[in-house]
Amino acid sequence: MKLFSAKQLKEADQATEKNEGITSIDLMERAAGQAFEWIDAQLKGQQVPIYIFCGIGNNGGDGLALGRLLLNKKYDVHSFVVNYSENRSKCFLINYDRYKNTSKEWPKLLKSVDDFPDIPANALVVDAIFGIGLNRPLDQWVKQLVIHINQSKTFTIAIDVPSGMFVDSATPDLEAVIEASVTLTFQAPKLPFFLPETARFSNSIQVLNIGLDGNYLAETPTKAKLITKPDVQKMYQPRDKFSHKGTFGHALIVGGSYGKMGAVTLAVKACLRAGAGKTTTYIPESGYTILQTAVPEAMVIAAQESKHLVDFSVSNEYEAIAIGVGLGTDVKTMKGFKKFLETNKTQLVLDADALNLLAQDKELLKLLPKNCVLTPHPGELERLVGKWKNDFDKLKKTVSLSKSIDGVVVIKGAYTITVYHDQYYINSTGNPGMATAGSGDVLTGIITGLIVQGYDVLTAAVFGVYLHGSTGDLAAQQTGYNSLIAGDLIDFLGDGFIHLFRSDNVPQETAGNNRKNSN
Ligand SMILES: NC(=O)C1=CN([C@@H]2O[C@H](COP(=O)(O)OP(=O)(O)OC[C@H]3O[C@@H](n4cnc5c(N)ncnc54)[C@H](O)[C@@H]3O)[C@@H](O)[C@H]2O)[C@@H](O)CC1
Ligand SMILES: Nc1ncnc2c1ncn2[C@@H]1O[C@H](COP(=O)(O)OP(=O)(O)O)[C@@H](O)[C@H]1O
Ligand SMILES: [K+]
Repeated sequence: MKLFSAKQLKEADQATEKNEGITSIDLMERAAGQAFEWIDAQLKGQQVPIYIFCGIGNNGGDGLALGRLLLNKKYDVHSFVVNYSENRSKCFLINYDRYKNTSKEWPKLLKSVDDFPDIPANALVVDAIFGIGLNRPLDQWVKQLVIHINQSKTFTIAIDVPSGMFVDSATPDLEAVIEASVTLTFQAPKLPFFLPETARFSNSIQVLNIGLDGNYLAETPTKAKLITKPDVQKMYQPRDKFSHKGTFGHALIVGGSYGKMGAVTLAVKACLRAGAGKTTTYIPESGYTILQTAVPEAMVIAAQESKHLVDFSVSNEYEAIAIGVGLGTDVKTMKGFKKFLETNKTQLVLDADALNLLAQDKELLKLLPKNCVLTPHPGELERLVGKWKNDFDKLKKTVSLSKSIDGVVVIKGAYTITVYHDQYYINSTGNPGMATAGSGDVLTGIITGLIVQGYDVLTAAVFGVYLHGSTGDLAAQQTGYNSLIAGDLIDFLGDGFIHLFRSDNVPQETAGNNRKNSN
């Protein structure tokens, strides 16, 4: 699903108006109508005081139109105009008049802190102060209103975007953003709904389809995409009846050190379960018995060194090499790693200590072959690209890294983002149960297993991240979040594949994670 910028959404509005021969007021009525239907379906006529805070732009216009529709259905509506400017939009003014013609109780004008209403504890608050047009920090008193609404702790529905959140750049003041219980967003979710600093404000997201111009939406490329089931179904490569193990490639997992052989065990099992034809591990000698016992399906090459890998001379018979899990950062390991990169021509997936070694000597990045995959968690990413000012700056720095190595960078975490050059692929699956040691090793194995089967590296990363998360969601149904361990992700990976083509949704443990769309 494409995540459009504010500018693109405005262009989509215009294309819709032009091609359907309608005006922006008609489109606003459509948007408000969708929001009304959603709210009405939840309330089913239940009488709670509904407090609607409207700005003076088109988001405020939506709020007034919604208020009118709720009044017509005999709801108990109290509307407020947050009068931060006299520069009211045309559609706001039309809806202001329509509202006044509907109700004897006109919207109350708010101009300062003194005007703020007390919000009853049982109220439903609708936030229609700012939408995608917000482009500068809020006035002090408007910020105080946002804080007042947040402190009321009432159930709050944000229209399009929680007010105070910027859509295409970093939100400058994280104290001046509405903490929505639900965000009714028009046509497509917005990028900051998925970024660590701002995701908590939009909370549960409902995408309302307001029928923006189909051609514009289909033909306009976006920087960011939310990866959902229909996207990955297209990526899956079915197996030929006469295929054999040679068809699905040979992966090498390089890593492990004394006390950390488990990381290689997890990665190689995941690689096999992802469908690699053959797997070999290259580990320090002390891991030989461990690996042969724990994963009989894998071949093992034991290095001479007992505790740490020092010599990385491996043959070139593999379709991909994953390197780094459990590797350690011993000085001798660093020397061997550098020598390996100087001669290696095989496709690489670099994780964990391989990333830490790259961060210790950034010159090594120049030795990486084109199209490698780096899978840092935020700590590893920071060591590679330096501190970032905010989430948008982090993405910018990651884009630079991806371009400089001409490869893929997977920023792991909730809503893992796979970055390839200027493109962001945001994952929609996964849960906090996956915040457990070893789950990253499993991801490395999955991505490597997909690459050796013939998936291109970007597809392997995006598809692998989705599968890893959806498998985690399936596993959590049995284990709950607390008890999920990395090995469960391997055990459930088969279900992850099977569920790709099932229509049933995987329920999540908490509503906060339950992001749906109605497209
Ligand atoms: N045809 C359309 O244009 C549609 C617009 N829709 C609604 O329109 C919204 C966008 O409306 P607008 O572009 O009018 O913008 P907003 O209503 O989000 O913001 C109002 C205006 O305030 C000004 N502004 C920005 N930051 C400010 C600040 N900190 N203090 C004071 N003023 C500030 C801007 O000039 C902006 O145009 C969408 O989010 C959506 O809710 C929907 O009704 C769908 C159709
Ligand atoms: N809250 C969360 N929601 C979704 N996925 C998560 C969450 N926490 C962790 N994960 C996933 O679990 C994996 C953790 O990787 P990593 O931190 O490298 O663990 P390890 O090094 O122990 O293997 C990543 O793929 C990450 O996206
Ligand atoms: K809003």
